[in-house]
Amino acid sequence: EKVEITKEQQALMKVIADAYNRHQIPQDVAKKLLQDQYSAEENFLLLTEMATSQVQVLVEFTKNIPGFLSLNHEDQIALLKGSAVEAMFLRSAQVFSKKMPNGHNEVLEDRIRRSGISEEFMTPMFNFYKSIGVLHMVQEEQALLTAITILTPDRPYVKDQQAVERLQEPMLDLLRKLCVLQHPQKPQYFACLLGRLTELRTLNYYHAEMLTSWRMNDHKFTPLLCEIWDVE
Ligand SMILES: CC(C)c1onc(-c2c(Cl)cccc2Cl)c1COc1ccc(-c2ccc3[nH]c(C(=O)O)cc3c2)cc1
Repeated sequence: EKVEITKEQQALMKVIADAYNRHQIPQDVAKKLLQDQYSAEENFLLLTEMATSQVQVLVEFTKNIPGFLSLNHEDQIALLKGSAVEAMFLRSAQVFSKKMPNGHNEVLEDRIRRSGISEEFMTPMFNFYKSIGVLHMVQEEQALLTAITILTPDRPYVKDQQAVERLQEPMLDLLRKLCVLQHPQKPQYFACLLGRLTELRTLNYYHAEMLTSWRMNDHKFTPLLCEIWDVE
């Protein structure tokens, strides 16, 4: 049947896409990826700075999601803590697959590979990056998918799951329509995107292990990361 995006869905899309484009990590922080120190220690510190900057950006983006600030305050925190790693995988995946200035293509991959992460976590992580890259998502899809990830009702400690579902559902409906309109030749595209969200959840477990092994090697995180990841 003919898929139509309603006026209010267009308004929702604009709010989410503008917030996503407005809140990016500062270019001077992003450019640090291109500087040439490559020791494991320096890479870890740089990735820590990127993650801290990314969390700040994520909080600002989340505050722009219609209805988020009217949720119960503890639930707002539970949603941010529960989705931070997944949202950062989604965001860093956009950079991962983006063609960087020549000679810098695998810069993020190289730094992640040389930052004290053990081999067993590299495979699932880079498989995810590749599986996102091949989708060639447009900005609006990336923005909606990030908002949908943040508005996942069954995160730990969320009390009013229905209230979160009521915010997530319109986003899912809008993304479904967008996929049909943007990728008419790929009827399974929407299902594919939702499949990535499932793959993202498994990465949470690998990430928790990564944090533990970093801490065992006495790596330090910033106060913001300690708060969002409940470490130290
Ligand atoms: C604390 C650090 C070591 C860390 O722990 N886990 C992860 C970690 C890891 Cl590796 C993988 C996935 C998720 C996490 Cl959360 C990280 C590093 O996290 C990030 C690394 C890079 C970026 C990032 C995001 C957006 C960007 N834009 C640009 C740009 O050039 O515009 C560069 C860039 C980098 C975000 C998080």
